[in-house]
Amino acid sequence: MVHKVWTNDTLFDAIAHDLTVDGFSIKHGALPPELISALQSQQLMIPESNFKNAGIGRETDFIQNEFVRTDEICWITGNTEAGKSWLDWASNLQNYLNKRLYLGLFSFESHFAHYAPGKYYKRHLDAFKGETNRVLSIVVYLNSGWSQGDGGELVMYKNQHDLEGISVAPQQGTLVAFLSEEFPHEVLPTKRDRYSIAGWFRVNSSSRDKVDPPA
Ligand SMILES: O=C(O)CCC(=O)C(=O)O
Ligand SMILES: [Fe+2]
Repeated sequence: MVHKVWTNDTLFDAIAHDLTVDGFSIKHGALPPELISALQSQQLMIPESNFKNAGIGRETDFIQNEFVRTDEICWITGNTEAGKSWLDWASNLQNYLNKRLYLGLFSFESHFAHYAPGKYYKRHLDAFKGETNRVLSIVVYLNSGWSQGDGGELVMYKNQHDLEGISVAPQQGTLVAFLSEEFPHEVLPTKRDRYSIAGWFRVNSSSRDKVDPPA
């Protein structure tokens, strides 16, 4: 696919614009190619045993629910060059959006995800109003040559009543960003191995007796 060549500035500007107008943004060829290759190699080097069955909710109310999601995840901590470059990239996006849109994004958490053939993630919201401090979700894809028929599309619904949605192929370099509380979405069953990174920007909702997010 031929698409626009982005610089961080033109990309971040376009994402900020889309978030203001629509609350979500889909951008092809968004990640710099060298960052994609670094992340792809990193992903392939992670031993299978480091991937954990993904759960729903945060540490304290973590439940594994095979009915809802069957992918496997590995948190990105920044202890590798690729991980660090990714976190730097996300931090630049965070700073840009805070300046432009006053979102007050305070921290970022993200993980690699692997969906083996047959795996999926049913329709869900990444955050429930008032219950979490996840504000903005981003997903980037690491799969080259994804074609129609491979399945594994992300379907983004415009609101809770939307049943049609917009399908996004998990093609390498594509980025999707959306307000975590507003957009239900799902991952359709994939027919081939599907690699991605999902991340969440959070606001600080610490009170005196609770530090949240944890340091
Ligand atoms: O991989 C995707 O396309 C979306 C993943 C997702 O919705 C999530 O991890 O919350
Ligand atoms: Fe999600």
